[in-house]
Amino acid sequence: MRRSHRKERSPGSVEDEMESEGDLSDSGGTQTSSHQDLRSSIRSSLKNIKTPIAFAFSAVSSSLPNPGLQLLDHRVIGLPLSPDDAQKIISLASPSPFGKKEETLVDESVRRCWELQPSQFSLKNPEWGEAMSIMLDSVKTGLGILKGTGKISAELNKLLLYEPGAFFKAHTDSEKGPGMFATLVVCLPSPHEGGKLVLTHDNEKYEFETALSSNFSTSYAAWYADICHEVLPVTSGYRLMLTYNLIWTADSIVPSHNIARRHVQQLSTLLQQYNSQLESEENELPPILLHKLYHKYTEANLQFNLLKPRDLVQVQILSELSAKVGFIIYFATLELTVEKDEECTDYEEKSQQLENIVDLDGKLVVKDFDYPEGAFLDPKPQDGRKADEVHRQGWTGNEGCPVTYWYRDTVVVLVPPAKQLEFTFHFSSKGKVIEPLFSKLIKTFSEDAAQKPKLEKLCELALKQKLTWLDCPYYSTSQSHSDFEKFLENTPLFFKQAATTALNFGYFELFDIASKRTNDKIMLMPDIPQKLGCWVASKGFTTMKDRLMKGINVAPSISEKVKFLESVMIGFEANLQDSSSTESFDLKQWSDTALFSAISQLSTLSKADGVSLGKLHRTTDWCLFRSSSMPIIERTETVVKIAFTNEFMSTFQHDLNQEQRSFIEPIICSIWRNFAFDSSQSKSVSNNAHIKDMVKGNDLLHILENTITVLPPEYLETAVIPALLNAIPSSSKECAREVFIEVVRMIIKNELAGFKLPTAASVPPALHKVFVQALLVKFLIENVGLEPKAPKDWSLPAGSCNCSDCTKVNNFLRNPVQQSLDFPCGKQRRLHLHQQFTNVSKATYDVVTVRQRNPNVWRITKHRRGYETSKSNWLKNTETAVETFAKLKNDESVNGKLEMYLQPYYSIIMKASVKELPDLKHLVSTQETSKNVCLAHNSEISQADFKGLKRGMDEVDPQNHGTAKRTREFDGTEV
Ligand SMILES: O=C(O)CCC(=O)C(=O)O
Ligand SMILES: [Fe+2]
Repeated sequence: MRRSHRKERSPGSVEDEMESEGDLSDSGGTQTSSHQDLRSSIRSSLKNIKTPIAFAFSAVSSSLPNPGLQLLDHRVIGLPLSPDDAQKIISLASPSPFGKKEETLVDESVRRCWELQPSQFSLKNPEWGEAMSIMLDSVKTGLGILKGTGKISAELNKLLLYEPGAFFKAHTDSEKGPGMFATLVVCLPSPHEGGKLVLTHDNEKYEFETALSSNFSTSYAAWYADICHEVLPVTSGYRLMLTYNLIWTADSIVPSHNIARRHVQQLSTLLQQYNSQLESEENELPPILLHKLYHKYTEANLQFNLLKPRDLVQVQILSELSAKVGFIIYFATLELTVEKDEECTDYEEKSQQLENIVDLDGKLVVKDFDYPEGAFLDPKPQDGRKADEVHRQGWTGNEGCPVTYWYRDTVVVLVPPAKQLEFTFHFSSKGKVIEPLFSKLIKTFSEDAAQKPKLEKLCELALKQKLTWLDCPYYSTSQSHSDFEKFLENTPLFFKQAATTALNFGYFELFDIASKRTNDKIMLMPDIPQKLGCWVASKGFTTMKDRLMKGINVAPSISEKVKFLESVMIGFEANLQDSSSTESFDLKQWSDTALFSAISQLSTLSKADGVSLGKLHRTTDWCLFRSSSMPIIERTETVVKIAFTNEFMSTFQHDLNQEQRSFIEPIICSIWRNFAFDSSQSKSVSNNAHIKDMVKGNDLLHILENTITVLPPEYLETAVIPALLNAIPSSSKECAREVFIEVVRMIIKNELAGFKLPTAASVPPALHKVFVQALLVKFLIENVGLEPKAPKDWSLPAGSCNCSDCTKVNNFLRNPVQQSLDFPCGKQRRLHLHQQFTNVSKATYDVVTVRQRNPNVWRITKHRRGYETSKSNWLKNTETAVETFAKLKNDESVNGKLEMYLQPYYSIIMKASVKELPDLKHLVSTQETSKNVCLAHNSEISQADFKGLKRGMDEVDPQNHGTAKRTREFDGTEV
C-alpha cells in the first residue's frame, strides 16, 4: 500500500454545528487576520449554504381546497370558474391600476386586468387557512429562508381576473406596508391559455406557466420584492388570481434575495481571496481545500446526480461558484489511517490519502493522491468519531498490540486556479499526472492569450516529469521502426501533448528538452515536422536547422526520412509569404544534401531502403544523387542493390541515357559478383525481417530483365546463371521454401529473362537444367531431409550411479528388448532412483510411482516419442513436397517441361526421395562453366575488377564498342 506517513497540523478548533445558521457577522468580506481564519471562514461560509438560492419559487397542487370564493352580494363563485361567474366578477370589478412612484395609474397599455379589493369578496372555506400555511411553508423553503430564522405571514391583497387580451407589463411590486418582503400569487382553477408570469433577475429567467394546470388544479408562485416580472397576454379563457403580500414577522433582518445570495457572494469573495493569497505571497495556505459532505457515498454513487439533497445544494452552489472564480471541483474519498498501540498510548501514526478522485459526473480522475498538509477544512474525522474499520493485529511478541483505524469521508476537492498546474502533477510527485485535467488545461490556456505564461509552465512541468519509461537506462537509442512504435505506445499522452504544444507556441527550449529526452523520437510525431517547417518560414532556416537535422537522422528508414522532409516542406511552403524567395530554394537544396548524409550514417539498409533510395533520383539533383548514392549502395547487400536497381530502372523503361547507364552498370555487375538470395544482416535480426529481405521471385525477374537491358546477353550465361547456381547451397531453408519453387515455376513457364526458350520444343541448355535441379534439390534437403533413423533396439545409455538399485535399472536400460521395469521399493530408495533417473536431459523413458501396492512400485518405461514425432513430420513434409511438385507440373504451360528440366533426376525429385538425390555441391560445381567470370568475394565495386570484367565481355561481343568508353566515364566519378 502506498501511504505517505505524515503528521498533520489541525486546521484549528472550529466548533462545527455551533455556529448560528444565519449569522453573517464573523465572516464577511473583511480581511482575515491569518490563514487559519481564512480557512475557517471558508468553512463556515460553506456551512451556511443549505438551501437553494432562488429568487422565485412556484408549485402546483391538486390537493389544495377550493377557497370558497363569495362576492359581496353573497353569490358563491364555483371553481373551475364558469364564463357566467367570470362575468359576475367583472360586473363588480374595476380596472387594475398600477403604481408609478407616488401615483396610482390606470393605463391599458401597461396593465389590462380586472380586480376586486379584499372588501369586495370573502374566502369562506375554513380549510383555506390550513392550505395557506402549507403554501407558506413550501414558499419559505423555496426562497431559501433558513428554518428557525423567523416567521412569515400572508396578507390578502387582491382578486385579479384576466380575460382574453389581459396582461401586465414588466414591473416590480411596490412595497405595501412594513415587513413586506415578497409577493405570493395563487392561481385558482379556471381554464385559460397564455398569461405566463415571467420573472427575471441578473440575466436569469424564471417562468410560472399558470395555464398548464389551470383546468382543475391550484398553482402558486412567490418572489422576492425586488424581482422584475410581467404577465404575458391571456389568449383564451379566464385567469383568476388571488394575490398576497408576504410579511416578515420576526425581529431579524427582513429576508431578501440579496441576503440569501450573500452567503454565496461571501464564499466567492473568500475563495478569491484564498486564491490570490496563494498566487501573491509566501504563505502556508494549503494548495487545495477539502470539504466534507454530510453523507458518505460509495464509489458507485459518487456523482452529482446521486447526491442527497443537502449535499446537492452545496455542491450545486460550489460548482456554479467554481465556474465563476475558476476553481475546479472534484469528489473524493478521504481515507485517514491511524495506527496506535494499545499498550503504549503515546504512539500514534497517521497517514491520509484521497482515494478515487472523480469529476462531478463520477468519472475517475485519479486513483489515489497524497493530499497536502492542512487541506482539510473540517475537524479531523477521528475526533470523537467511531472508525469505519478497525484491525487488531493481536500480540506480536515484544512489538506490543498494534491497532489500525480507518476513517473514511466523502469530500469535495476544491482546486484553486493558482495551484491547478501543480495539482495536475500531484504537486510534482514524480511521474504522476492527472491526464484529463492536463488536457483540459492545455486546451483552456492555449485558447486564451492571457494564459500564455501558465501554458508555458504547464509544458515545462510536463516535459520535466520523471518518466519510468524514458528515464530507464535501457531506453532504446536504436532507431528501428518498431522502436518508434514502442515510443509512441509507452510515452504518456501528456508528454507528447506538451511537446507538441511547446513547439506550436514556439517554446523552443522546452521542445528541445522533449527532443533530448526522447532521443529525438519526438520529431517523428504527427504534426511536428510540418510545424518545424512553419517555423523555418517564420524564424528563418538557421534557427531551425539543428532540429531538422535531428529529425532526419532519427527517422529509422529512408522512406521515413523522406516523409519527414516532405512534411517540413509542406509546413514551410504554407507559411512562406513569398514563395519565390531564395529561402525556399535553399531549404530544398539543404534537405537533399542532409538526407544523403543521414542515409550514409545508417548502419544497414533494408530492401525497402533500397527501393526508397532508388526513387530519390526523381526528386533530387542528378549530380548529387549520383555522387551520394553510389558510396551508400556499394556497401549494401545484394538484396538491397537489387531493390535499388529495379526501382531506379523502373523509371526509364529500358531507355537510359549514357550517364544513367554508366551509373547503374557497375552496380549490376557487383550484384552478380556477390550474389546471394538471403541478406546476412536481416537473417540475424528476426525471422520476419529475414523473409522480407530476401531476393524474391519478382526481384529476380526484374533484375534479370534489367541486366539484359544494360549488359550484353552473354553476360547471363557467363556471369549471372553461374552466380545464381553458386548461391544455392548456402541459401537458407526459408529461402528455399519462399523463393525457389517460385523461381522454378517462372522458368518452366518461360517467364524468367535469361531462361526463356525460343520455342515450345526447345531443349533447355544444360546450365539451366542444373539450375532448376539444384533449386529443387536444395528445397528437398532443407524442407524434407533424410528419413529419421529408427533406434536399432530398445537399449539406452545407462546412468552413472553404481549402487545396487541403480545397477538393476542400468541393466534394464542397456537391455535391447525389455521396455518396462517395475521396482517395488520404499520411499528412501525411490527418492534416490528419482534423483538419478528423472530430469535427465534427452531421456527417452518415463518414470512414475505406482501406489496400489505396498511397498509402492517405482516404474520406468522406455519410449520412442522423439523418433515418432520426427518420423511423422518427415512423412508430412515428404507428402507436402510431392504435392508442391505435382502442382508445379500442372502449372507449366507446356506439359512435360518440368520433366525435361529435371532429367535424369525427375522421378527421384518428384517423389521427394532425398536419399537418392545427387549431391548438391557436386551438382553445382560440375556445371560451373564460366571460368572467365570473376566471383570474387570482395564486395567493393573496384575499378580494376570492373575493367577486367568489361574486357572479358568485350572479347565476347566485339561489336559493343560503347562499353569501354562508358567504363572510362564511370572511372571519372567519385566512386
Ligand atoms: O397575475 C399575476 O400573476 C401577477 C400579478 C402581479 O404581478 C401583481 O399583482 O403585481
Ligand atoms: Fe406584480
